[in-house]
Amino acid sequence: MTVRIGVIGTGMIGQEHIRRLTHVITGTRVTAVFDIDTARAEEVAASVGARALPSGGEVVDAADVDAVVITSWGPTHAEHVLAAVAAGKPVFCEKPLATTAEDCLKIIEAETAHGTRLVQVGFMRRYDAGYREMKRVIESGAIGAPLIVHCAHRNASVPDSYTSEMACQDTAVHEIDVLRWLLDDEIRSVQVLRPRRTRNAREHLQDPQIMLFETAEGVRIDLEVFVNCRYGYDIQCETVGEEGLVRLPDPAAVSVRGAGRNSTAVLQDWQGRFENAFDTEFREWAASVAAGTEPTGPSSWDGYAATVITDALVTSLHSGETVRIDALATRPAFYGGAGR
Ligand SMILES: NC(=O)c1ccc[n+]([C@@H]2O[C@H](COP(=O)([O-])OP(=O)(O)OC[C@H]3O[C@@H](n4cnc5c(N)ncnc54)[C@H](O)[C@@H]3O)[C@@H](O)[C@H]2O)c1
Ligand SMILES: O[C@H]1[C@H](O)[C@@H](O)[C@H](O)[C@@H](O)[C@H]1O
Repeated sequence: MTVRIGVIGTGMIGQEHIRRLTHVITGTRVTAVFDIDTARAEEVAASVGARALPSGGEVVDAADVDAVVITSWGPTHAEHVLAAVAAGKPVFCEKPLATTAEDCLKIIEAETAHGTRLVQVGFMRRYDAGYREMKRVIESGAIGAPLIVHCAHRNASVPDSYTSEMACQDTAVHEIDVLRWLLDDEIRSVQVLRPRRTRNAREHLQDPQIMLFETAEGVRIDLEVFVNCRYGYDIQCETVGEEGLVRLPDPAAVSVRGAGRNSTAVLQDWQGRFENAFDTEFREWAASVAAGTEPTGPSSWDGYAATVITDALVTSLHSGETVRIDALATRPAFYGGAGR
């Protein structure tokens, strides 16, 4: 069966996913798109033989759309996700699920009332081979109980429009999701520290930032977010356990000897670093849609948890204080165990 997909939002990552669904994943086809930028939507639609429709609602309701992908701006996600849930269609929504915890809760309520899971959120790190192996090692018991996790999330540079809050909402959000999943544990408190600022950041931007987390099981996590590190795109994660540690591998790269040096290149952007993860994410999601089964990836609850935790980080960024998180204490049975 070919899964026919409608895409809402044909900007940068929307076009990436449309390319992926057209040329990389087998058994999927994009049949309809919508973007408030009509010219862009028409151009993208024409390139894959799809129709550009006049609204998101018409994409959701189209007879030749089996499932919906949402890649518009974050504040517009909730409206489109709620429309897809109301139509009973599976929906893949890029992060964030919604920009307010209140809107995330509305989605949870609508999905729960529907009775089966329809929503998957685009936290692609859960599909990265390195993180998957790390989770397997932790679950095997080979390093004993996890005690401490050290992480770094570095971008070479960011646009001038990037704000200090985005370090929490746009950047650290990936670690928040992947750590909840890796540890099968919930974050209970956060604190943001402000180290000396790099001279390479714009005046308005606190860069780097150090974020500290404590989980319900007492695991302590430190995360360095440094988005003007200059040298490349660098994702590090090391989990220290009672009997050993497990570290995320660097992406495979050849070593080059020449001019008196032995060197390996550092990737420059997230597209290259997580390309395989995005492919696997869509392959598994499309397979669940084709089989008519619930998606197994990040759920609406995970989207809600990420928003609650990034809100707490932003509060701490401004106050410097530790912020407790109590809203995640009672996870609905509908969404299974923590980090699943
Ligand atoms: N998983 C990841 O690592 C990752 C990476 C990049 C972006 N994202 C997420 O993907 C989303 C899109 O990001 P982007 O970089 O492609 O942005 P973008 O600005 O390039 O594209 C967004 C598109 O949405 C369109 N749009 C805005 N409002 C709309 C509406 N109401 N209905 C339909 N279309 C609308 C805009 O015209 C634009 O074409 C964001 O939520 C972002 O956080 C996720
Ligand atoms: O939107 C991007 C993207 O999510 C990247 O994975 C992250 O490294 C960047 O910091 C963020 O701005």
